[in-house]
Amino acid sequence: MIKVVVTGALGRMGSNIIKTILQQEDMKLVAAFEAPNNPNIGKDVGELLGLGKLNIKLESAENLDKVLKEVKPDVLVDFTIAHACVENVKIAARNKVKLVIGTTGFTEEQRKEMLKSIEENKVPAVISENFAIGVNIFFKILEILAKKLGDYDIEIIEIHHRYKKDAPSGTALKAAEIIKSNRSRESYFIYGRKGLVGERKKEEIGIHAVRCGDVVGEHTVIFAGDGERLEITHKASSRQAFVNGVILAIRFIKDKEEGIYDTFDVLGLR
Ligand SMILES: NC(=O)C1=CN([C@@H]2O[C@H](COP(=O)(O)OP(=O)(O)OC[C@H]3O[C@@H](n4cnc5c(N)ncnc54)[C@H](O)[C@@H]3O)[C@@H](O)[C@H]2O)C=CC1
Ligand SMILES: O=C(O)C1=N[C@H](C(=O)O)C[C@H](O)C1
Repeated sequence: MIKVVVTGALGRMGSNIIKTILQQEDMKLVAAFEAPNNPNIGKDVGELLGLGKLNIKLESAENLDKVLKEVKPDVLVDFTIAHACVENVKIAARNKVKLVIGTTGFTEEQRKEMLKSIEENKVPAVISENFAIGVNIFFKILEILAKKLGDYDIEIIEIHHRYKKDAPSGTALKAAEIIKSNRSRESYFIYGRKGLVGERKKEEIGIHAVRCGDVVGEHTVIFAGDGERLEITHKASSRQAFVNGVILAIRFIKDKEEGIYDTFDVLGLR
């Protein structure tokens, strides 16, 4: 039985991850954490999620270290917010808990700090901007398109729900990095355009973030040449697409001793 804890338990992702963990025969939820100021701390997690009593009370992230020592989980899954994720990861890594990290929006400093604690404590971690299987295939296709159409004008457009806090999305940034490293010409990123920006440069990769309604997540990359345009789009219509990848990542990481992995490793796409 894989003992799992979830940080960000009442969030859009965390709540769905918990529901799905509870349906797995080989997994057991042993604790769930929320931000210290959450008014539901101390209440039963099952009742909070409309699942009936689970006898697991929602813990404050302030008690993460203490509770991890008590429940000794195999894996911690974090879908919170960048600054909170870094702190949660540092505590989990010190406690030798394996990690599945889906949070996005890290600054360079935050990412470095998080990776340092994972490496110093020699714990294994899956870190991915997008756990959906389709998005990872989309990334693989981008590797090919960037090689074949590297001379075309490339623009990335992402659309997400009105509650998303970080922009551009982690997925859009990852797509941009994949294109940049597979394109034969030098590239740099332009975030939106405004004012008298002049003619488009061949080196530009445009990145545009749209926030509206309840869109779960949509990413389009445009490759435009003279007389033609190729567009590739991934649309997530349910968060279950991400959650399914998270479940695979939990099973993948439980057998690893150390190292940093992503969803290409989990899905065998490397
Ligand atoms: N990698 C992937 O496949 C995906 C990544 N995400 C990312 O996951 C993150 C969360 O997304 P959502 O669930 O939509 O956000 P959300 O805002 O619904 O959930 C985040 C939860 O974390 C809680 N939280 C804040 N600080 C905390 C702390 N110190 N300890 C424990 N919990 C804490 C919040 O109270 C909130 O309930 C975002 O960064 C988002 O971009 C979202 C969907 C898929
Ligand atoms: O916040 C979200 O909702 C999502 N965030 C991830 C990202 O930033 O790429 C993945 C997905 O698109 C949903």
